[in-house]
Amino acid sequence: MAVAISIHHLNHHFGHGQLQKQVLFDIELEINSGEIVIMTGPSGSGKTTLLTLVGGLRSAQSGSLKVLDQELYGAGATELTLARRHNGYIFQAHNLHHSLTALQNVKMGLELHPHLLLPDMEKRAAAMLEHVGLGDRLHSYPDDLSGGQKQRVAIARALVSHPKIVLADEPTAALDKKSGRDVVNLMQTLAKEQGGTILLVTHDNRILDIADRIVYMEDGCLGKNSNALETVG
Ligand SMILES: Nc1ncnc2c1ncn2[C@@H]1O[C@H](COP(=O)(O)OP(=O)(O)OP(=O)(O)O)[C@@H](O)[C@H]1O
Repeated sequence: MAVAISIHHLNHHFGHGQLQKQVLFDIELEINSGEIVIMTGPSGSGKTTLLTLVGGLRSAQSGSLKVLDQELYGAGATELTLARRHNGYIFQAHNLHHSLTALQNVKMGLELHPHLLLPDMEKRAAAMLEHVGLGDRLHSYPDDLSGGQKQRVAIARALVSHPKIVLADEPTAALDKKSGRDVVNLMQTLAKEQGGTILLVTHDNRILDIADRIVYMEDGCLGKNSNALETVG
């Protein structure tokens, strides 16, 4: 099976000189194409830092970090920007643009794909919103949507470009049990339909069953069994 994400000997530090602090230690992780991996662990253990490195949102400082066969260690700003085009990002609901409608927010997920003409973007964005059950809320603003609906808009925006890699950070944090379950089911279905790979950070034990594998981060180290298949559910 093809490997989508391959991480070896990855360390990460914040700050400089005496204030330098190491937050990731010798991370080893391989994720196959189409796999759904959940990363759990205590607050401050380094999960978001690792997710943002994989997403090309910060630069790798050492070791090797390959995403879709592209080495991101040593990659320049342009290469990182290009690498980000393969990714869909789902964070907590608040990162929708409040002055834009649901449709306009989802359309933004296609703006890095300039080969599409505007009417095609509109059509794809509307179809995606229909797919997540919001066909009747295309022109609603985020403030007029519930937490679960906002998160479904965020999922539609992340997945509208059919990204090969989906990175999600606490996607259910602001949601009640049913809405949380709905959004992860949706992510799982869409990612499987599109053949995408998901790396999802969560503290939410209620959604662990969607994972093909769970890895555990503690004090900047990934659990030794992180490469062993640990099937749940
Ligand atoms: N930009 C930054 N500058 C300095 N230190 C940072 C920065 N971002 C994170 N850290 C530190 O790195 C460590 C890991 O943080 P990170 O956000 O990756 O943890 P986390 O496991 O995602 O936590 P949480 O579950 O609370 O989101 C923490 O000690 C945090 O304070």
